[in-house]
Amino acid sequence: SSCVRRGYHLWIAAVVIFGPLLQYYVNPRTIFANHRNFFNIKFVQSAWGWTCLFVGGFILPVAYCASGSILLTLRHLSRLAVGAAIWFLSGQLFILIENVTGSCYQPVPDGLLLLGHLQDKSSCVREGHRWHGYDVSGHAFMLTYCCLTLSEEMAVFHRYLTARGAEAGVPMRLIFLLNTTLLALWNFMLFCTVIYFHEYSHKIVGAALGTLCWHLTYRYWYRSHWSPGRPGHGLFLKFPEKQKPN
Ligand SMILES: CCCCCCCCCCCCCCCC(=O)SCCNC(=O)CCNC(=O)[C@H](O)C(C)(C)COP(=O)(O)OP(=O)(O)OC[C@H]1O[C@@H](n2cnc3c(N)ncnc32)[C@H](O)[C@@H]1OP(=O)(O)O
Repeated sequence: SSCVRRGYHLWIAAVVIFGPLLQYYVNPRTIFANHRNFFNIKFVQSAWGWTCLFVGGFILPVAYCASGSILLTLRHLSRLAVGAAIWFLSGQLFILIENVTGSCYQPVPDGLLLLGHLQDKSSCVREGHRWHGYDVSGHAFMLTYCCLTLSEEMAVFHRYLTARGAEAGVPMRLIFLLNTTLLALWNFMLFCTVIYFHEYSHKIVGAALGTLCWHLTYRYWYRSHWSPGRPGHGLFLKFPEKQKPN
């Protein structure tokens, strides 16, 4: 599971870079090409909420059962609060980028009328006009960050089983299965995003920023002492990642 975790960002990059080529081979009239489809409305548009729920439901029992410490468990859960801040701040950044790079237009018979007095997307759209700016794909960003977060957090399960020295109970296996299912759904919805939506560069930039946020947290900040710590950190002291019990 650690080699999957280590290379998973390369898989995500390949999906986003080469996935759009699939648009020439798939049915363009599928329900998944419709932005009102059930999975987009009920899941992706609350993607971080669902990821928090499932990953939190995984971290809580693993961290508390392995350490018995409420504080250490909360410290591991605080990675979800960091992700919530990343979700919120990224949304604000993408709105800023779209406003700074855009202009407000009104279609007229012989072209487009530029409405210079409307300086941001919300006031432009509110008055019934069209805003054209650089619209970074929030879906590509969010789905990339959620996939990478799930892969990092779930990789701990292997060490949890080793430390336990026995099969996981039914509830734990169910929680792991739910997280695996959510990861599969996020992968599928990311494929739909890269095949059916957005301009190419908008998806690339969104996924690249999602990967950067994952790298800066899981591969950099979480390795430092003053941080929520990496998944599994301080939980399986009897079985450090290198050592395998005979
Ligand atoms: C030390 C002690 C500490 C203790 C510490 C304890 C901690 C204890 C735990 C804490 C835990 C924290 C708990 C926080 C809990 C929350 O954070 S709750 C927050 C929940 N909120 C969310 O999850 C929202 C996530 N979703 C979003 O932000 C947005 O929907 C998204 C995903 C970014 C997408 O936004 P968007 O503007 O639609 O994105 P965009 O990609 O530009 O889409 C453009 C169009 O393409 C369409 N499209 C793109 N891809 C697709 C697709 N695949 N299918 C269909 N349509 C698509 C879109 O639907 C959209 O069309 P319209 O709907 O606009 O017509």
